[in-house]
Amino acid sequence: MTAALEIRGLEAGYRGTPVLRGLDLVVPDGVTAILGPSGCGKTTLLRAVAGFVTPSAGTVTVAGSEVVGRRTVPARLRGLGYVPQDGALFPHLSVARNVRFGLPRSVRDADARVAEMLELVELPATMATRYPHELSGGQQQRVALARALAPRPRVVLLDEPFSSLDASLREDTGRAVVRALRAAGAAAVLVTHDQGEALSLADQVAVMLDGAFLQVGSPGSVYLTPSDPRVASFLGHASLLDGKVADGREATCALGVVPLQTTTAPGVVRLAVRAEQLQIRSAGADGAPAEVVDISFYGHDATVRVRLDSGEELSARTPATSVPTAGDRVSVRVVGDVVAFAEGP
Ligand SMILES: Nc1ncnc2c1ncn2[C@@H]1O[C@H](COP(=O)(O)OP(=O)(O)OP(=O)(O)O)[C@@H](O)[C@H]1O
Repeated sequence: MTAALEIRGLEAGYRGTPVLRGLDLVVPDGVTAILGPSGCGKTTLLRAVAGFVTPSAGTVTVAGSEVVGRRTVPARLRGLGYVPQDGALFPHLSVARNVRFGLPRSVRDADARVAEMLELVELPATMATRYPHELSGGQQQRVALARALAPRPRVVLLDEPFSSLDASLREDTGRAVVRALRAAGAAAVLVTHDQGEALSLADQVAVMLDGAFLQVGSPGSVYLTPSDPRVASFLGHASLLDGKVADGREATCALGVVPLQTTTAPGVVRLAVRAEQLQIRSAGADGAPAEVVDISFYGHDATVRVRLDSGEELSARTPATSVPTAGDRVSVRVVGDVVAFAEGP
């Protein structure tokens, strides 16, 4: 089947400074999240695909038609929808006229299309006559999506569309946006630096660092089987520890002997231990002795940073009801298998 969007060997930069370093990505139907830290090149990628940045090499194909490569198709003819960070609605136009704005003149029943799009993004029809300043942030983002979907694009590009919304609104709006995309049959590329957003909303996650993809896969696979220590520490807030493998299924490290997720060649390794895999227990209990460095309390749980007697620091997630105090002596134990990365020779 033809992919909704295919990117091959894409390179782009600004005034001779490279940003995108030969990216390959196949976007099937559904939502693909581009997840990476600030400045890694996510927006540049979206802008290069959309046609607002000119790539220096590579190809971009939308639903089987090349839009970057032997020839460059103008942005408006690429069959893409674009939802910028702040929605960028026209403040002097009503909701209906904002949505209608993206429609070609050839569309006969524009009013019906506007009504259909508002329904799709789960906004009441009565909002059609309102102006952007009369809407909440979440409603504005839905209007921006309705505007992007109105011409029935094959792919919608969303650049951190929920970043200005508060936490509860972000989750609701994110789900509503994904429902609308699925109902419209549009594939989506969602740029975000929020791993929770990427993992919960996307079908495929592409982890980006320094203008390159480190791993592309399902949310479960990038989280549970990271291909690289940097993916593990960025995605799972995993702590990295030095270790040594003797028999292939176990490693020895400052936490003692830990079981490995996959058989690993004997030698020196980096071990990635996710925060939820570490149990903090009273001093003297089974586990490695450590001291609590600091605590971040989130209400539903807390992240406790501890320093092992080896000097290595780890982050553990603990239930909100059993949070230790900074300076406490504790015991740290690993639950479940640990991912090992072979160290270079
Ligand atoms: N117009 C520009 N001119 C020159 N350099 C730019 C321009 N836009 C972005 N850059 C640089 O390109 C790099 C990638 O920026 P980009 O905005 O693509 O990153 P990002 O991953 O989207 O970051 P964020 O999550 O903070 O939005 C950064 O080093 C940035 O400073």
